[in-house]
Amino acid sequence: MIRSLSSVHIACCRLEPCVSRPPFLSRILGSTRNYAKRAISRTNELKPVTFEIPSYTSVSDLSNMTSIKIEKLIRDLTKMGFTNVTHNYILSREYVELVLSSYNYKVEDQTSSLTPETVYEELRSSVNPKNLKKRPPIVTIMGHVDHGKTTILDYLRNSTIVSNEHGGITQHIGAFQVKTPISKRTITFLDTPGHAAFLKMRERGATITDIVILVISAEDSLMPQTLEALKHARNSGNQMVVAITKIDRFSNPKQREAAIEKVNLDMMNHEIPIERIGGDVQVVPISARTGENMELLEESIVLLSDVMDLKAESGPQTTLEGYILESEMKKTTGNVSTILVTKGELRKGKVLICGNTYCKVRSIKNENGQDVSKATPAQAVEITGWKDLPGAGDEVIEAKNEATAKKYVAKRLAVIQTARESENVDRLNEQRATKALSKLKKVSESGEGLQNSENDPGVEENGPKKVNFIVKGDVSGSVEAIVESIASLGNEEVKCNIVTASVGVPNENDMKMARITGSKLLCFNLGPLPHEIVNNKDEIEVAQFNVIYKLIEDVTETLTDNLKPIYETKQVASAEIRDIFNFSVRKKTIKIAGCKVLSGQVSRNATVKIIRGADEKVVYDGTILSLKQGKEDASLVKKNNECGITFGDDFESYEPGDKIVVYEKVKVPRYL
Ligand SMILES: Nc1nc2c(ncn2[C@@H]2O[C@H](COP(=O)(O)OP(=O)(O)OP(=O)(O)O)[C@@H](O)[C@H]2O)c(=O)[nH]1
Repeated sequence: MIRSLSSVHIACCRLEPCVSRPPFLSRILGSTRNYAKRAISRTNELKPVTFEIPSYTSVSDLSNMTSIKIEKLIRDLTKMGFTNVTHNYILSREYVELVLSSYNYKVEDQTSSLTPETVYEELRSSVNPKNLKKRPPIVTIMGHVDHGKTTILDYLRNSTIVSNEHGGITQHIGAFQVKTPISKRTITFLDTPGHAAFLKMRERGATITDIVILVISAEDSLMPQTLEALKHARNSGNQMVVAITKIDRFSNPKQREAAIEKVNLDMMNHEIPIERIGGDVQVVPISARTGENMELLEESIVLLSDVMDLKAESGPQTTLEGYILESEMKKTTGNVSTILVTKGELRKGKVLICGNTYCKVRSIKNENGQDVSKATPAQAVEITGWKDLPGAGDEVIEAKNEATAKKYVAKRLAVIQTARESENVDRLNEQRATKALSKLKKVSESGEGLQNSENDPGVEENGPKKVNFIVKGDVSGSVEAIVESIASLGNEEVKCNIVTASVGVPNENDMKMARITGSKLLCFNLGPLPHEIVNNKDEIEVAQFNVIYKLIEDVTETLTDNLKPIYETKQVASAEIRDIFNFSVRKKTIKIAGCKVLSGQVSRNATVKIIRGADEKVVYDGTILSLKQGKEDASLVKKNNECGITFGDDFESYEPGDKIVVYEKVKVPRYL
């Protein structure tokens, strides 16, 4: 696509959802757009772009590519809204394209609007209303701890989960279907946990459900987690049925009625639109222990689902969609997950994608552990065949075949890496800006001149020095293991900073990123690397490993090398000034200290201190300028010999009796 004025605008709008940006960057995009628009409207003659636009470009590289003077470029970028721009400020391709547009370049659209969430969108099949069929409602039971969620599910499944469960707390999201006793209709129940620690999982449960059964104990009425569940149900737009539980605890009918009335009043106080006040929320008092009114509860759900007119496309031709409810690695079967089908028909041999992994479905089991040939919308089944474990709550979509799945997973990984790189670049620009500002502040306070300090991208003014690494590995498992092992290495002075971590042989982008950020490339299990990577012209350090602990050792060593050196002084010789001689050289009188070496060997250019008196006051700290034995220049004078010494910095204020201590600075080994 060739950009014109309107297409620039479209592209800009498209850019924003791509990666999450700090607000200041969004502001920049806004003003860059306007600037680009103004520039383009000035003339219609567009220049061709004769160079490749890399993913990331420094301002000085852009200046070289375009022959626009760097000062002008910095000035114009600042006008556009970029702040603290310097020659090494990094621009992502999308910004470079916008900047080029503002200089009347004809920019081919190279940027991508894909996000990790939208990569698989094009795999979806469009809805065909003819294929829509009625489907069972998906129901979640929510409520306060111990109000009876598991007992209801237990009753419905007619199993003994309550008595088997450790501590009586449901620890996972399971799912099962029941046939209602009267209308013989199917309902899918998601078994969501009731403990506060599993709030996160419960949120997931709520988003894929149609109906929430809000469980309220007749003994306790509304409790904190009841209100929380209510909030979630409202936020996710679920329909609701209230089950007032444990009514069998009240043998006295009057007390029972009073308890139910209290729950009703409390619900009205919390603005729950129950039927009694003209709302649509049905309230069913039940006992899951005796089974009283349980049929009524089930039929209330069926009634509500009919009103909701729940439908989904099914059939083998429809692209399958669904959600992962839970996922685990089993010793016997490998990676196993429970999938809730929301569209299409799940069958053995189908290929599914989820997150960064995919699956060729090897087996399908229902909630009773029986093999089944297929699963249809609103049915949850356990499947095997995943390459890696998919994440609970993640969306699943069908791919035509394994090759398509691999292609799309690779595409997603690339999008994630680009987003990460972009975030890192933003962070780096910000770090540099902060550093430059604090440097400026210090300079203005001290009145000294500003020195260039921009060759040290990893250093921060405050906090530990960040040493940058880019991790490349053979498979995602090893990359994750490496990141986990090295991410926390360092101490309060120096810290490991992983700029990016991804699978595969380093590519042009990685090298560019390493150059910009001064990173060392850590390659794991990648086999022999191409010559142009190992002997790259930018002198990027590329280290290769096939044993993780060697890699960890190397990172530790690199971090150690970055610790500030500490030196110890070590005395190597001593001498005493015995006499002072004056010599005239070209009408100038110079002093020579006549000394005797007391210990060690005194050498020319040695570092010395001159110490005076009993309190050992240091009167000079510098170097020996000349060393003579007799009239001859000497490079070394040994113990018990006499010699003549002059000192650096024209120091001549010594006195007979002063001690000369010859010393060396020895680097102290440092460890993390
Ligand atoms: N009498 C009576 N006891 C009930 C009823 N429902 C639940 N209980 C009891 O109340 C206790 C808690 O019930 P659970 O079903 O585990 O409650 P929960 O809400 O699933 O609890 P968490 O999983 O911890 O959130 C158990 O001892 C149940 O036997 C009921 O209708 N009548």
